[in-house]
Amino acid sequence: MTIEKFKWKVCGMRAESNIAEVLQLNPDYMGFIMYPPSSRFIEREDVSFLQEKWPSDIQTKRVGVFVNEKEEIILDFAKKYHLEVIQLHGKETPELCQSLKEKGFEVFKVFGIKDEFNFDELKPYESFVDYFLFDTKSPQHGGTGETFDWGILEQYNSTKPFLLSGGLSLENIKNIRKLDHLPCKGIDVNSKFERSPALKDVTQVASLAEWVKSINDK
Ligand SMILES: O=C(O)c1ccccc1N[C@@H]1O[C@H](COP(=O)(O)O)[C@@H](O)[C@H]1O
Repeated sequence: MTIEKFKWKVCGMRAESNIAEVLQLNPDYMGFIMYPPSSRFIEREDVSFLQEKWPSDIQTKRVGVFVNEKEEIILDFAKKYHLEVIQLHGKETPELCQSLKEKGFEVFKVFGIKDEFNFDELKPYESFVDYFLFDTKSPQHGGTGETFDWGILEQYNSTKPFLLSGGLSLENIKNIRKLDHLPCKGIDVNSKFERSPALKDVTQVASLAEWVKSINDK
């Protein structure tokens, strides 16, 4: 029997040297914001690392984060930047998830949670996503550093694994054990691990890598 590893994703990367340093820590996923209004939007001049210099011996998968983007644009970015995973952070349809899945991408569909959430909304997506990802609902769609009340996840009524995000920090992830009875299979970190938008604090990310290792070694 294979025991599934608890996964971790570092999102909102941009600078080449910072990407290289974080990659040394072997996150399962690294995310790049492909949503122009975000302060972490990946600029064209920053992406050569993603294109030609991505180390061939690294397991980390490249995730493109999109918000209400047209499929043709997603496919264009995916091709250009060698994305393996598409994270859909807006009001995307199950049909778009299906189409991307059929093209061979891993798909993360994000749902924002504020005070309440109707988990029945997830049903039409279940067959076409690899993970649901729960984030804090916001007009910016993500990257706010704000947490939501994880107690709402007690109403989760699916067996599909999910990832948790929204203001995760070295402090609050300690409480994640409270979700052990749910199929929470990993975390996605972003602004609480930053020195400035898109620039990750490598010392903090290294502490996170240690924490994930401790979970997986148990
Ligand atoms: O990071 C952004 O700027 C961003 C913009 C638009 C959609 C998603 C974005 N990031 C994602 O937001 C969550 C949570 O981030 P945080 O920890 O609260 O800062 C994370 O999944 C990022 O992938």
